[in-house]
Amino acid sequence: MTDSIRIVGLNKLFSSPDGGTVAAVKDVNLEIGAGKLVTLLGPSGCGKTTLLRMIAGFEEPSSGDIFFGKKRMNEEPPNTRDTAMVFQSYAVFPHLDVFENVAFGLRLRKLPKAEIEERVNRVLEQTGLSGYARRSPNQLSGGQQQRVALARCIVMEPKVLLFDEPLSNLDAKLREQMRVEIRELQQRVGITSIYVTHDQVEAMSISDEIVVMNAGVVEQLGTPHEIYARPASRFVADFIGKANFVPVKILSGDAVDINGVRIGVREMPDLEAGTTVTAVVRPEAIHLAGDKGDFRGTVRRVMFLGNIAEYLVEIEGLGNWLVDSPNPAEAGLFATGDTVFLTPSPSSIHLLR
Ligand SMILES: Nc1ncnc2c1ncn2[C@@H]1O[C@H](COP(=O)(O)OP(=O)(O)OP(=O)(O)O)[C@@H](O)[C@H]1O
Repeated sequence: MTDSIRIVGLNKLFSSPDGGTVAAVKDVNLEIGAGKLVTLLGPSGCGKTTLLRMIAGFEEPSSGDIFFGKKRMNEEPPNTRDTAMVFQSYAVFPHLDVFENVAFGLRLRKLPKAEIEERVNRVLEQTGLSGYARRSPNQLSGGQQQRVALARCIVMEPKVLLFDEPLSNLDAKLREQMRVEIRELQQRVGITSIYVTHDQVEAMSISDEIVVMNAGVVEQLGTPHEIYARPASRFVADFIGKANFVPVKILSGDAVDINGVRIGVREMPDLEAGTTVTAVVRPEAIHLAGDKGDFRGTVRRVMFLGNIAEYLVEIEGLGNWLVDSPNPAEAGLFATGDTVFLTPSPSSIHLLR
């Protein structure tokens, strides 16, 4: 049976070479439901690996508690926590074939031969490796080797699966394919999983929930949609996707003033009229036209990316805005120097407190 995970007031201090201390993880509180896949996402050094290693038992917390289900795990050594970790290096045994790689942990546990055979074959089937059972790892592609590493974890039927940037050694196309596979497999086997990455698209595509971390602190926990549409901070808005940050004045009646133009907003936080706050306006939520719109600007840069055109538009009094226009092959492109008109969609303006 898989377990839920609860993390309460978790801290990790390391001593630094200059004699001081580094707070790698600061007062982290998290609840991860049984069977969910939650991603720890953040820039290099934000503490995600340290948090994962504390959950696995490789690192001891300075303070705080880790529970699997109702059981406190702090004093539990890694080998009895019933977790399995998929690393970025494939960690397969080169001298054993695929079947024996997957069977390895079960043989150590001295399970009956017939049970080993049955479990290994089932997992090879689940990971699409049935046809490769007798191949040696050096006859496999990087993606297939990573599948062997994953199969070796799943066959042990751990309570918790941990992924430490498992796809970072693969090329872009294969990474995309593997993240779909990992997600489908995780949902099929239903093991509570924690996945570490610094790749926001990867996090968005595989997670039930994302934990955005910055300098040891959890900035926001939410579904991919919540984090994108309602970022809790400027850091989150900037880290997940692209964003324009626009100073706005709150008006009465669910509207804001942007540079003298009244724009309706979908969600108005509890703020007094007259207050100035920062709004997040996503580039794809701005309509660009040649004749009319809310703001007049001048195209300063054009990038044709196939599915979208990405523009940098200078608006008088508001600075440069990023604007993504869909289907440019059909719609045609504006050129550098063109005068354009921008209309942000009211439903996509998110106000930061
Ligand atoms: N053993 C250690 N001793 C001292 N400082 C450490 C140790 N391990 C990590 N740190 C520091 O703790 C902070 C968090 O590191 P951590 O490896 O958890 O970050 P990360 O988000 O996983 O980064 P990356 O994506 O680069 O792996 C960093 O400032 C790092 O330098």
